[in-house]
Amino acid sequence: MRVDIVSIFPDYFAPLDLSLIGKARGTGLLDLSVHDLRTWTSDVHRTVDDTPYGGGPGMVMRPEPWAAALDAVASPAAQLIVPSPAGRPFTQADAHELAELPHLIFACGRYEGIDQRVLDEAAARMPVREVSLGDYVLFGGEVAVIVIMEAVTRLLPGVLGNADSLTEESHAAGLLEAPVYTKPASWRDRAVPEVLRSGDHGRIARWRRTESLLRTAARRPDMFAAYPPESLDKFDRAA
Ligand SMILES: Nc1ncccc1[N+](=O)[O-]
Repeated sequence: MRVDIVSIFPDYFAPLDLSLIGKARGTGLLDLSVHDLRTWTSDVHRTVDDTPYGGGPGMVMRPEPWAAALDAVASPAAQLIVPSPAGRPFTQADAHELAELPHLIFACGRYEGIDQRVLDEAAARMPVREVSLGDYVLFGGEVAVIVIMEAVTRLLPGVLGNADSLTEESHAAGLLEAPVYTKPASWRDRAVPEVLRSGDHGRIARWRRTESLLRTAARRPDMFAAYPPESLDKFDRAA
């Protein structure tokens, strides 16, 4: 997978040199390039923003540098991802979709955002997705891109040593993950649930599913409501 990130703060992406993403870059699973938007400015002050038409606070990112940057990094297979508080909620399903794509371009907006014409013009030649990570406002898109890059890269074949962990995790099956335990069996007078030490894999699987359902019902009624009803007939605490 090829990824191009365009930002006025390219140094924000140093974390993408670390850990499993850094390893994916080293092994060629991920071809990641980070670009400074100011590369595509032409004035001596390397200006990327200006005052908003219609007035209002803050500054808006000018179209010309963005258009030149997108022209420079685009490819016929590219899709443009723009993190924004005004975007559609980003979900695990989106992460799976993006992980299948050959080329992602991330545009990191700052200030009050990017001139809308940049997204409209880009949409005439490639798919454009404005995505939101949550109902809060960050300084810009950079941190959101790091989050999305983690969510997507870990799904790439060969990045996670144990691909099995992708099936059990929260949101994989539309439920939250069951609680996890490790040694010691008793710690500060708190014992690990006996079923998990029973060796009875059927009971363990049922216990985990029940805990997932209970946890989802308690913490994410929205997810629980969307969970296929036919799956609930197995809802049984007879673990
Ligand atoms: N919430 C956000 N705030 C600023 C930029 C991007 C954002 N997001 O969620 O992708």
